[in-house]
Amino acid sequence: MRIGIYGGSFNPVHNGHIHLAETAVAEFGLDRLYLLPSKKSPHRSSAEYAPDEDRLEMLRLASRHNEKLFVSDYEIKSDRVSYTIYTVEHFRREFPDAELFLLVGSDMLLSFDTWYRYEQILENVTLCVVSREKGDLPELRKKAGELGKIGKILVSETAPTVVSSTEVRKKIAKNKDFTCYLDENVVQYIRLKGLYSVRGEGELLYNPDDKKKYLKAHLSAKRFAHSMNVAAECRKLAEKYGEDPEKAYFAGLLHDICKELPDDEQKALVLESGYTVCREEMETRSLWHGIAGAYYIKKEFGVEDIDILNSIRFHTVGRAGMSRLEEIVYIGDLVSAERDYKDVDKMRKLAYTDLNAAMLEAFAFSMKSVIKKGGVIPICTAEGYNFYTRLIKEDKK
Ligand SMILES: Nc1ncnc2c1ncn2[C@@H]1O[C@H](COP(=O)(O)OP(=O)(O)O)[C@@H](O)[C@H]1O
Repeated sequence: MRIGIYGGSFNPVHNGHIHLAETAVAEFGLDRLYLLPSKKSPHRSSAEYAPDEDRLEMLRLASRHNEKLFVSDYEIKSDRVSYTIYTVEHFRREFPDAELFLLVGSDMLLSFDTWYRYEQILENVTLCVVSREKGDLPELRKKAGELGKIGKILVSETAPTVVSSTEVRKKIAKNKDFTCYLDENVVQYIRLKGLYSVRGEGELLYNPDDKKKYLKAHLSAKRFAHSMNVAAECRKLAEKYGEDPEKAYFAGLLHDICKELPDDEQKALVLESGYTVCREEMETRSLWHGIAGAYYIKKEFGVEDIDILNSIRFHTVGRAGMSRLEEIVYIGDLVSAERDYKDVDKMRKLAYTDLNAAMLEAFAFSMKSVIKKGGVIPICTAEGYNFYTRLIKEDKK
């Protein structure tokens, strides 16, 4: 049996990926080809990196026409770093008698000898390469010649399908047509789930105008002004840090939507939400509104974007590995225009110069004020503090 292995971020899967897969199946006579999306790092925002389950689902949709293509969640479910050699070893165990083929695009062949334990990979597989760019074949043949001394390399002569996931995401971000690069069901899936901050035909996915009316009618003047300021601050931070500004505006606007609800109503929403809530959050009534707010906008306004929901859910307590949008709402809430606590100017400056340092400072500030009041620290807050402490230490190395 001839088994192919094809890994990538598939963020999202596009026609170039499927072209490579189908070319390899046909040209190299594969019986099965496994497509394996790699794990999302917790620090990447979902505007730039779709969640693991969504990338898996898009791959299933895009490969459904070809019965030789299979989608594997092996790398996503594994608790180890996704090194290709581990995946190859896994397939070797699964199919001890099969001949294994590892598929890569041209860019990957050219950097292949920098991969972790690449020689061992070549002992176990035949490396199959398909061109990505017009005119890259001579370079590929040369590299294949060099690596051919260690292992077996096959280079397809098929013309490339020139497209990259980065280009697709850029088109989506600029609200330009991206549908020609993807399977039609993948396009539909992206729209349905609001992935990569996709918008409707020239429309904002989440329109803030009717939400402003709602907030004005339901919040005190002071809270409404704060919400508007946080929204504006989040938009600015998003522009600075490459997040979708309108999405950040929307999340910032709604972060305190439940803050002025009576305690019993907030608590009822928290209990109904199904979110995992720690004991410390349950014990502290000022922490209920974030959880209640996320659930409320999902239930009442149909907001499905998990990143928006999480940025509201965690805007007071924070957590480890926050997405960029979560960080923006967390910090935006602390440095909005009307804030006037002692070190606010220092915090504002930090927010726009070093987001990780601002996050650490904010966690420390929040924990100190809880301790001063004799409160308890939610576990996710302590984890958040530790996370940014380690992140900054590692950055300095
Ligand atoms: N248009 C394409 N044609 C051929 N191979 C491709 C193409 N796009 C990506 N690949 C290959 O697919 C694998 C996974 O790439 P991935 O990182 O998911 O995509 P992208 O480079 O588009 O972001 C890599 O080996 C890459 O070289």
